[in-house]
Amino acid sequence: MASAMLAIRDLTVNYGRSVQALRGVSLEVAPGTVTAVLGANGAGKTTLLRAISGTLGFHRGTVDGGTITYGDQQLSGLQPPAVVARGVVQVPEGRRIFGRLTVDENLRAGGLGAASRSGAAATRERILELFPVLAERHKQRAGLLSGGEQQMLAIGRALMAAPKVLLLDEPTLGLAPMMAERIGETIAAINEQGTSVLLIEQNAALALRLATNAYVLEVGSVALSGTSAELSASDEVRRRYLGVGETDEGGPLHREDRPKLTRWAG
Ligand SMILES: Nc1ncnc2c1ncn2[C@@H]1O[C@H](COP(=O)(O)OP(=O)(O)OP(=O)(O)O)[C@@H](O)[C@H]1O
Repeated sequence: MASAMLAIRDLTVNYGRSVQALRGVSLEVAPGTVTAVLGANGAGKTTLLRAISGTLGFHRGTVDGGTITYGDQQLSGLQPPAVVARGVVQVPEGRRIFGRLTVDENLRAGGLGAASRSGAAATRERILELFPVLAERHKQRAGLLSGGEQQMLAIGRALMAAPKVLLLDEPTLGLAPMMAERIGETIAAINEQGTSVLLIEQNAALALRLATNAYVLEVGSVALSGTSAELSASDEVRRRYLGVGETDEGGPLHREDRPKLTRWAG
């Protein structure tokens, strides 16, 4: 199946009666692109990924409105293995690898839910090429890897399911800048090989460099969206997410020339 569009429309998610984590969120991941989601702590970024991957129920959350579709397939309401089988795979938050298992065993576990297991050996080879350090340490217990290497393994394990869309939740969190950069390069390589990526990232500069389009979530709603170039040029994004002060020469374009961003009310 050729890559399709992942589309979220008017998504509303609650945790019990008291927490409305997402309110009418709409966004799209166009085929073959990296799409980034930025936002402060608590904005709802992780909740969005949980809703897509079908794991919301593990956290006592519920989808109470809207749709999640991949191509012509409805994802909302599916159990996590069914979402994986349709080609949409999440790298879990906090790089949850199996610490007592070896690198190889972790990778094999990632292939269990794949839609097709026929290409598993070739997929494993491709992953080990992407992450040479995993090839070097394939017999080692995963718990002995560094934080960055564990993140690579978590991504590698997700790739074993041969995703069409990869969902990444803060892959560079807590990593040294050089390691974060390496992870960024790997995400670009994965994308170049044909996998679409929905990237949640606190490192907005890195995310906007990798992504074609980006969305900013604020308290459960999409506040801004546009191409990465448009968002990178926005005073608000520069001030709040890129840590750049607003000056006359600060932006790449004069104010009147700056591209228009789509801004949602409420
Ligand atoms: N299991 C849960 N039960 C109740 N409330 C939750 C649960 N998980 C998240 N929330 C709440 O839902 C809102 C959105 O949280 P979410 O973790 O999706 O945000 P986030 O943008 O990913 O933030 P962070 O970067 O801090 O992880 C927050 O108000 C959070 O406190």
